[in-house]
Amino acid sequence: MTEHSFNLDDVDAVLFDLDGVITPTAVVHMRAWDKMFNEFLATRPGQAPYTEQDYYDYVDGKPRYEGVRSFLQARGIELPDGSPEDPPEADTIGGLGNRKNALFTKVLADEGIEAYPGSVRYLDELAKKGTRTAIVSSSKNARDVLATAGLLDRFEVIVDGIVAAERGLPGKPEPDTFADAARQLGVPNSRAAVFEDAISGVRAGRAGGFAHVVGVDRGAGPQALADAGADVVVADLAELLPRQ
Ligand SMILES: O=P(O)(O)OC[C@H]1O[C@@H](O)[C@H](O)[C@@H](O)[C@@H]1O
Repeated sequence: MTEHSFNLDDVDAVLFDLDGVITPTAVVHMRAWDKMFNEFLATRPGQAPYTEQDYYDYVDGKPRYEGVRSFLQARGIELPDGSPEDPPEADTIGGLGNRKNALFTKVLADEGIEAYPGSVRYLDELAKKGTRTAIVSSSKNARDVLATAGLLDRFEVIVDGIVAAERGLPGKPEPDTFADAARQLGVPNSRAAVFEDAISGVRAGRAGGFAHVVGVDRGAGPQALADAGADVVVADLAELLPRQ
């Protein structure tokens, strides 16, 4: 990877996305979306299959029902909103989101999840330096994922999909969830860095005027992350550790 200018001395806090940045759960989400959307599309004649690119373009990083809505809109499919309480069988935005969530939570419970080793080493480095940390995730499963990976106590603040819904904060690509985490930490946006693997999340970091937006390339592509506003792109957080 190229040399970059990100220096931890420039910031007092790091605001991390979770899925795909700290834990490899982006892949679990991707597979669950793939199965749900492809089974759904199979019932709709004339629709091409849902692809990995569809995930990156319409679903990645967004809150659950916004991901459903965004993809269906791209395919010109109209479904009633229904509600988050809809059963998974319902052909509504709520039902489809919950159908995917049942698949995600089953894999998490059956297989568990381990954090990226480079991310854990980076968290160790931040703890050593006294840099404050928060998780800012669109996912309502963020706390379960962190607990399963044994990392719940590593973050001072967690703004997840549940907190965002309770507070009425708009999801990524809007910057509000990141700004809320910085505010809770008492750190101005100009002294906080955002770490993101999703285009929607990088856009949120850029829109919020944060000190740095670090793009973590787990599949979105370095150019796409840079184009969305990442000022540094790495393939793994270990690249940002000081040279021994
Ligand atoms: O459905 P959940 O667990 O609340 O998660 C919503 C979204 O959370 C994001 O972190 C993931 O990148 C998306 O893939 C996921 O769809």
